[in-house]
Amino acid sequence: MLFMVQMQVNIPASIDKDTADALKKNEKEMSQKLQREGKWRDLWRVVGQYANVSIFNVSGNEELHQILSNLPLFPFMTISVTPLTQHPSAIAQID
Ligand SMILES: O=C(O)C[C@H]1C=CC(=O)O1
Repeated sequence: MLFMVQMQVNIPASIDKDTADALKKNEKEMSQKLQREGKWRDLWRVVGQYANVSIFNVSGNEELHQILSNLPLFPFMTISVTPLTQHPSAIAQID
């Protein structure tokens, strides 16, 4: 199943820089592992915001929740999830 996931990152100023840098490094590693596995299919920066729009290709709600809730930045993100299905006029093959 495909999901559009929007993540807004809000790391509080009270988190020290080294901790924030470690969280971002771990988040990057995990997101790149999931991208290589094909589960995190697209990752786009929202221009002008510490936010992204992503497309996940996972088995369903439970797997997506498991992935998102284990992200290192999860405690500091506001996340919205939109399930997707293929548009009847789309010519691209869904994967
Ligand atoms: O920077 C972000 O948008 C948050 C998060 C998503 C992937 C990643 O490496 O960090």
